[in-house]
Amino acid sequence: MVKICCIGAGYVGGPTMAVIAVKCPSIEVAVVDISVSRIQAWNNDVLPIYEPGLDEVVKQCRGKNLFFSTDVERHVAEADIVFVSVNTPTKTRGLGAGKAADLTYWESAARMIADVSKSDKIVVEKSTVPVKTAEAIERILTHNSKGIKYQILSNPEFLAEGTAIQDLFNPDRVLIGGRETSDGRKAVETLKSVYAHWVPEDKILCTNLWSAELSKLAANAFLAQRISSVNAMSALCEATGADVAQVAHAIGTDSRIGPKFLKASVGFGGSCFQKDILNLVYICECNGLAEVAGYWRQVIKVNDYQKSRFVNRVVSSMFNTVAGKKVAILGFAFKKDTGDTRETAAIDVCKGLIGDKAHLRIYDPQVSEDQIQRDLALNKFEWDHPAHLQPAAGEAAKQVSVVGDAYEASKGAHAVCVMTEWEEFKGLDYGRIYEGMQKPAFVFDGRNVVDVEKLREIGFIVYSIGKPLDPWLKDMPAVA
Ligand SMILES: NC(=O)C1=CN([C@@H]2O[C@H](COP(=O)(O)OP(=O)(O)OC[C@H]3O[C@@H](n4cnc5c(N)ncnc54)[C@H](O)[C@@H]3O)[C@@H](O)[C@H]2O)C=CC1
Ligand SMILES: O=C(O)[C@H]1O[C@H](OP(=O)(O)OP(=O)(O)OC[C@H]2O[C@@H](n3ccc(=O)[nH]c3=O)[C@H](O)[C@@H]2O)[C@H](O)[C@@H](O)[C@@H]1O
Repeated sequence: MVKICCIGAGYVGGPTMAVIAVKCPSIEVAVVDISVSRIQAWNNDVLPIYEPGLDEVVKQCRGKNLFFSTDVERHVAEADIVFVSVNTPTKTRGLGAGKAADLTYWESAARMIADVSKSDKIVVEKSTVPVKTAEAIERILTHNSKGIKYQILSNPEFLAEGTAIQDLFNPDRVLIGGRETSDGRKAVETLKSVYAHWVPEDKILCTNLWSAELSKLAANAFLAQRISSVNAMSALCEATGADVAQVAHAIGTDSRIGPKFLKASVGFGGSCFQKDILNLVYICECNGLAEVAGYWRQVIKVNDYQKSRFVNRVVSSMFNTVAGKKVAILGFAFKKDTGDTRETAAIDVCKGLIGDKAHLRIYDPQVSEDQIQRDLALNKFEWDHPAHLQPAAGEAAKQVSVVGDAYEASKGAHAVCVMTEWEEFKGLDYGRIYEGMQKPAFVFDGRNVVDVEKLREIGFIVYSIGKPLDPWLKDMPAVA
């Protein structure tokens, strides 16, 4: 029986390995992690991450050919194929701080593989890494090899959170990069045969190592660039009276542009877009490509601009101050259908409003109070380390309370800000919400989920990203 071990039981390692296990009953899959609490949760009824469809997949194969364990060394030693899906955060200190990828966790995983291995192995980069990482990993492994042969493959993951299971069941493509030697090609074929259990052959793309590594960074950069492009347009729409949804639809019907990923928002979040683009910027700079670096950096600058533009819009609309005012925050996750808050736009917006002394009442159907308080206390990039190695969160923000539903959040509030596009926010009884709020009552929709006309009829002053401005807001232009 082929044995697979995956180091890192996170958002990628857990779902990816569960799907391999369910699709390949003849393969034994062990997912290992240094975080005891995470492994305990994977072995329990309430999994450590919320992902639609994941529970069923895990239940089908856990204890049969899918195992979650903290016995990292034993499972690595026994495996034929070792996936590495550990954190690759942005460096916070030293050379390349604020841009370069921190490969501490990757390197320690590689050294451990070299220490415990007693048989030849295929080592698969599942984490998103800088181009040429495979070369560094190869050096660590071969310099400590004790005669054992390793083949390094790059097999980046393209799943999106909230749709991870459907993305894994039916991927647009699976990408495998390997050395162009006979051993390298053999290793690629071995990994290909795993995916071939359910992925059509023409969707399994094989490239050289560096193309695979770079394609992952490029894909995320292109996706994020589309959002910054439409968000840049949203600012121009507000200034001119155009409607960003209409503009996005009009350009998206051009088959060369396509309709997906053109939703204007308060800004993209998630653990990867910013980190991967910063990583790309750093690689460009290291290769003397300042113009290329500047081009991609602009994607992040526009994203930051979009978040601060939103905060400024809220404050300027409410007589240029939110000090002492109550603001309901609906949604904290970085997108719907996930409890993940890493780099969510809600963090920057909440910090901006707290900076102006607002009192926030936050509701998200999947994010706990503890998580929200931690997020608001941590410094930039600190969140992207294994949970038990993160700095203890500072004092909980006194101006923040976390509540159990949208009505409680908005009771007595001066304004409501929609930060995540949860379906339930579309169907709320806004008449009831209006009744319970201070007047004038404001709604600032960072996700274009509310029915602007209906809310204006109820009496709200409504701001919706990229939509023609409410007359009230026209008189109070926000300066970013
Ligand atoms: N979250 C996502 O949707 C996607 C993430 N990626 C990439 O996949 C990688 C992992 O991301 P996530 O799963 O989101 O991170 P995560 O933080 O959810 O999981 C990483 C896990 O690795 C564990 N870990 C770290 N060092 C370890 C070691 N030496 N031994 C054993 N376990 C160790 C941590 O405890 C943690 O549980 C990153 O490089 C990310 O850029 C790629 C595609 C999608
Ligand atoms: O490398 C990764 O981590 C993953 O990053 C993204 O997936 P994810 O971050 O989970 O979610 P997305 O659906 O891409 O959304 C990212 C952010 O962009 C925002 N977004 C997305 C689409 C859009 O049109 N507008 C928009 O503002 C979302 O609300 C969210 O905050 C990519 O879509 C995945 O292919 C990739 O594997």
